[in-house]
Amino acid sequence: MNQRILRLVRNYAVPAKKNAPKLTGGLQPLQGIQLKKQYIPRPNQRVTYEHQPPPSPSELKAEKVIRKRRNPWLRFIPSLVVIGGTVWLLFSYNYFFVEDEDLEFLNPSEFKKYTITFKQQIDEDHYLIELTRKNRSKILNSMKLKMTSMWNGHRLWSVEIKQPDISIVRKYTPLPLYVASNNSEEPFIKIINSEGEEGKMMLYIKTYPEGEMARWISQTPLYSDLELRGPFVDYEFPFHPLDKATDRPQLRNVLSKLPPDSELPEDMPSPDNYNFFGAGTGISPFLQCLYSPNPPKGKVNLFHSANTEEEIPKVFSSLNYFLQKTSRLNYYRFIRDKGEMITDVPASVVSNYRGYKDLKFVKEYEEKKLLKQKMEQLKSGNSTDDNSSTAAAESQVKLAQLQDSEKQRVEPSLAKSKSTSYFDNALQLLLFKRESNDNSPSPASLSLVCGPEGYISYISGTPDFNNPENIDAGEVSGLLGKKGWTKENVKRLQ
Ligand SMILES: Cc1cc2nc3c(=O)[nH]c(=O)nc-3n(C[C@H](O)[C@H](O)[C@H](O)COP(=O)(O)OP(=O)(O)OC[C@H]3O[C@@H](n4cnc5c(N)ncnc54)[C@H](O)[C@@H]3O)c2cc1C
Repeated sequence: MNQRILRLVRNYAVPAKKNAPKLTGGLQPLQGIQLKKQYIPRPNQRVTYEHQPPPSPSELKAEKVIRKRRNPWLRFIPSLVVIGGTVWLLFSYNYFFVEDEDLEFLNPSEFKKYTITFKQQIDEDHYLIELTRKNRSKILNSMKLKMTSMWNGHRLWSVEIKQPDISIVRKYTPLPLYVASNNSEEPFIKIINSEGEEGKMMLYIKTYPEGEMARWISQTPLYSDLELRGPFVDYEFPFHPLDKATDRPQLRNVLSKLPPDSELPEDMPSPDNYNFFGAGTGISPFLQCLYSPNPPKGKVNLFHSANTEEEIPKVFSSLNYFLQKTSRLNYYRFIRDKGEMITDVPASVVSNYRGYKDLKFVKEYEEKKLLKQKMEQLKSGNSTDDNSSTAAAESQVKLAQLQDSEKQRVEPSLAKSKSTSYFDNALQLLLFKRESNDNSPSPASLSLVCGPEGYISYISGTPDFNNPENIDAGEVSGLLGKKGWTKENVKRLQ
C-alpha cells in the first residue's frame, strides 16, 4: 500500500500556473505534492572560516573616504564654503569701502545722518534739541588714534540741516553740550570735554509761526533722523601770538575740575578782550565759542538780549555763572519783558597784538619749550640723539642760563603757580571776584553782533552784502557806530 502511494505521488505532475515564478535552482519540487506556497530558494551565503589578513593603510584610507562620502551633511560643505565666502566678501567690501566714507562726524559737501536723541521745550517757541551721529560708537572706534575734536573756540561754525520734503536747508549753530542723564525733572546737560563724548551736539532753536524749518525740526519725533552737513566756518578770530604759545583750558560743569589757566609767557602781548552782542538764538555762536576747547584767552563782555527770562535754558545760566566766577566773562542780560534795553556800549580799544614784532616772542617761547622738552627726555634717558652726551651738556648750559633769567623775572608768579591746584584756582577766582565786585565791561578791541535783523541794525547798523565778494560792506552805525567802532573791528553775523 505504501509503495503504491509513493508511486502515485512520484508520478503526479503539477499543472503549470500562469504566474508561477521560474525556478532557477535548488531542489526540484516533489512531484505530486500540492504546495501551498511556492518555494523560492535564497541565494547561497558562503560562510568561510578562513583567517582574513588585516586591511592595509591604503585600504583603510580608501574605506574612510568612502565612509565620509556616505555622510549626507558632507555633501553641503562646498556650498557652505561658497556661501560663507560670499558673505565675508560682501561684509569686507561694505566695511572697507562703502561704510568707510561714512566714518566721519561731519562733511561740508555731504549730508550725514544724526538722530534726535533729546528734545526739551524751553518755552512756547524755544527748544533744546540734542543730535547724536548715527553709528557714533563705530565712528569713535575707527577714529581712536586720529581723533580731533570738532569743537574749537577759535572759530564760530554752523551746520546746514536739510528738510527733505520741501528741499530746503537752513543753518544752525551746534553747542558742545549733551544730556549726560535724564532721570530727574531737570536733565543734566554736560559740556563735551572728552573724546568719548564727541559725536553729539545741542541746538537751541526758535520756531516762527510761518517758519518752515525750525517748526519742522521741533515737530519731528524723538529718535527720528535729520540730515546735516558742515562745518561751515562763519567767523575765525584774528591771529594773536599767544595762540601759538598756549591754549586756555575748556570750561567744565564742575568748577573744581577746571584746570588753572597756564602761566602766560612774560614777553608776550596780553590777550585781547571781546564784546559779544547776541539776541534770542543769536546767543548760540558766542556760547559755542565760550563752552568749546580753546576759548578766547582774554575777557569776554557778553550782552545777551531776550524777550523773556523763560526762553533762556537753565544750563546757559549756570554755565555763564561759572564763566563769570572764573573771570572769563562779564555777563549782561537784557530782558525785553522787564523793559531792559541796551542803550550804551563800551568804546573800542586797540588790539594788544602789536604786529609782526611780537612774533619774535613766540619764537623765543617755542625755543624754550623745545629745550625744556629735550631736557626732560634726557633726564628720563629717552633721547634718540646719537650725540646725546654733547647735546645734554649744551642743553644743560642753555637751560641753566634760561632758568636764571626766568627766575629773576617771574619768581613771585612762579611760586604762586606751583602751589595752585584746580580747587585752589577756582577758590581764588571766586574770592577775587567777590572782593572786587567790579562788573564794568573790560576794554575790548573787537565786537561781534548776532541776532534778528532789527537787533543787528540797532547795535551796529545795517549790513550790506550787495557785492561780488559777498563781504559785509555796510558802514558801522547804531550804538557801536556812536562809540567810534568801525568795519575793521565789528563783525555782524547773519
Ligand atoms: C550762521 C547761522 C546760524 C544760525 N543758527 C541758528 C540757531 O542756532 N538757532 C536758530 O533757531 N536759528 C539759527 N539760525 C537761523 C536759522 O537758519 C533759520 O533762519 C531760522 O530757524 C528760521 O528758519 P525757518 O525755516 O524756521 O523760517 P523761515 O521759513 O526762513 O522764515 C519764516 C518767517 O519767520 C520769520 N523769521 C525767520 N527768521 C527770523 C529771525 N531770525 N528773526 C525774526 N523773524 C524771523 C520771518 O518773518 C519769516 O517770514 C542761524 C542762521 C545762520 C545764518
